[in-house]
This record gives sequence, structure tokens and C-alpha cells, in this order.
Amino acid sequence: MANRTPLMAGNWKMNLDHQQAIQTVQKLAWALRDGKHDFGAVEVAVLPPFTDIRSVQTLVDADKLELKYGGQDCSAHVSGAYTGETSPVFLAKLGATYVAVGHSERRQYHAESDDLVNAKVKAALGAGLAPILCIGEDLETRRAAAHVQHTLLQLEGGLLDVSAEQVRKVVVAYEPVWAIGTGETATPEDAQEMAEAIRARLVELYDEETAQAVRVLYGGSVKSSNVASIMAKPDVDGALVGGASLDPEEFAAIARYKSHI
Ligand SMILES: O=C(CO)COP(=O)(O)O
Repeated sequence: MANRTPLMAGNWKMNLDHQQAIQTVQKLAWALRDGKHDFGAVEVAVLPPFTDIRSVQTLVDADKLELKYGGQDCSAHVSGAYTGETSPVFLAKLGATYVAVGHSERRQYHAESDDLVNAKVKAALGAGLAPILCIGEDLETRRAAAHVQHTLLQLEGGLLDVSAEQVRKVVVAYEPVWAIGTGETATPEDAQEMAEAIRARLVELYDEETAQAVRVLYGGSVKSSNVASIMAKPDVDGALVGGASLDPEEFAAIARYKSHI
């Protein structure tokens, strides 16, 4: 069994302005400190809106917090005439560790293709960021029992021309679209089925050792009440948390899932 450090990442989506971000991160840090959270045992990260990141960086640096942070998206380009885009290099300059790429809301509302997601994964890696590559099926695809095939195609598309050395840095987040913001959680068995299939495909694309090094997260209505059963599955290495990450106490409780097994 590989030694993968679990990651709990909070995707704030388009919530919390920079002042609210400071309060939320402060409360999260206090809640984790009160719970004697071991960051070496479970990594904790927040993905705030771009306009918050400089404020989060300042707080993390000033208070020497072990919390990681990152973006929710980035450009496939480093710089240039791309109005409204944010360079992964600029995120790295702000001390970001992670960047989510190919979230289903980006795929749905901004028509992001696997090709574009792949270009963003490579741009993020080039900037020294760890991309959180989001993949997952919608309800119709699951009902047609094509969810594994669909999700693995997104995985392959997102990782095209990514080397074995680079992919070790990539975090894969399996987020079934039907479980996002709906209160409908995939069962721990559903999460494990896909995480296992993702790892098996990584073995085919790369090799066993590389596949064992890649973290696979589950996302979709994760809460402190259901996280422990999901984390008990052998191929699930953390969670990408939306709504519940906006509440610092609740998110801290998710990060401390080991204390409520
Ligand atoms: O999309 C998600 C995280 O990226 C999941 O969102 P919820 O946790 O709100 O369902």
C-alpha cells in the first residue's frame, strides 16, 4: 500500500469576498489548532476565488499557517492577450500549491473540452503547481451504466502527454455531477469503484509505482457526517469539498475525519 498523504481541499466556488476569506481562513486555522490537527497526516487546502488569494497568502504567511491554498481554474497560457484569464504562473507567484482544472462547472458553463483541460494541466505543471484534475459523469451517463468508461476517457484526455514524473504531482478528483451540491452523495462503494478504476487506468498509462503515488479524491456533497466512511475506502485519498468548506468548523471536522471514525 503506497504512502499517500490524504488531502482535504475546499473549493469555495464563487463564494466569500476577500474580507470574508480572511475571517474564514482564520476560523479554520483556529478550529484545526483546537483539534490539534496534524497537517503531516492530512493536508488541508482551500481554493478561494482569485480576488481572495493575495489576502489568504498574507494571512498564511503572517501566521505561519500550514494550510495550503490554490486557484479554482487557470489559463492554459502563461501570459499574453487573454482577457479575463489568470496565468498559473501568477498563482504560483502568490504561493499557491494547487489549482483545480476541468471542474464540471467549468466544463458545463464554459464548454471546457478535454483538450483545453489537458492544456491547463500542462500549464499548471509547467508553473510548478499541482493540478487537481476533476472528472466525473452526469446522471444520464450513470443511468446508462457508462460512468466508468466516461470518467476514464476524461482522465486520459486530461493527462495526454503528461509524463510519469509529472503525473505524480497531479491530484485526480472524481466528482459525479449528480452528487455536486445536491445533497446526493455517491456511496463509499461508488467512490471506491471509480477510484480503483482510475488507479487501474493509471497503471496502464504509466506503471504500478506511479499509479500508487497519485492521490485520488472524491467530491460531491461531502460532509463531516459522511467523510469517514468514504475515507475508509482504500483508493480514496481525500475529498474535494464544496458547500461544506464554507463553514470553517464543518470543514475542520471533515479534515479531522480520523477522530470520528
Ligand atoms: O463541486 C464540488 C467540489 O468541487 C462539490 O460540491 P459540494 O460539496 O457542494 O457538493
